Amino acid sequence: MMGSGKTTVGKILSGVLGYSFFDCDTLIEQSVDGTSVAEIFKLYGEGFFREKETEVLQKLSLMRQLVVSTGGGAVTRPINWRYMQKGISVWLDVPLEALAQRIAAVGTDSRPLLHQCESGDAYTEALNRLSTLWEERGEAYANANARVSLENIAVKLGHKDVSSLTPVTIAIEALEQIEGFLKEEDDMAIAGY
Ligand SMILES: Nc1ncnc2c1ncn2[C@@H]1O[C@H](COP(=O)(O)OP(=O)(O)O)[C@@H](O)[C@H]1O
Ligand SMILES: O=C(O)C1=C[C@@H](OP(=O)(O)O)[C@@H](O)[C@H](O)C1
Ligand SMILES: [Mg+2]
Repeated sequence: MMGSGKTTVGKILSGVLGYSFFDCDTLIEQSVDGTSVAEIFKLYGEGFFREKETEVLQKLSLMRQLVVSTGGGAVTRPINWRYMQKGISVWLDVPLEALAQRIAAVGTDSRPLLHQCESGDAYTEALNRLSTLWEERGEAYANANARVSLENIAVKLGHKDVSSLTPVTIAIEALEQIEGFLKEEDDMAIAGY
């Protein structure tokens, strides 16, 4: 979901793995002459943005040894999964309240789907919009190969809540979940599935 830390954690993972790093939103912006995501939505609409997103994922799916941070909406188009399945997909599962806190702190300028139009409290507005998006697409995130649940990490490490978990801690958990997924794949192959 938006604000879950895909861009932040993805960069850390690429450094640890010695892989290249690509952020889909940045590549989309470059493909539209440096136009920002917010401007793309305003000028050409969400449908155009989604087309560009799929084109970018298709190109990335042909590459090797890279970490890709997608946008939170990449899960909504089945064709995108065809491309994402060329690699290992990781879902950063962050409670909506924590997402809303982060979004309220950084503002919604670069996230047009959360753009604040009312003059109300930024946290409440972000939480309402995120909740609507979650209802529409929450299930789609479960298609990912590995899930990194911040709530589970907090319990495991004895943290009171998820807000004290650093991006590095989350990246380490992502690597553990990826390892678990690869092991399961190996076990299935050995068992003849
Ligand atoms: N573990 C974390 N704890 C606190 N803030 C975080 C954490 N990970 C990311 N952030 C902050 O949350 C915001 C959204 O992170 P970002 O990586 O851009 O998310 P995404 O790419 O999933 O939308 C950024 O301001 C980032 O600095
Ligand atoms: O969830 C979404 O639909 C979107 C997420 C954004 O990326 P982040 O998830 O990196 O914020 C960006 O692609 C666009 O604003 C739409
Ligand atoms: Mg991002």
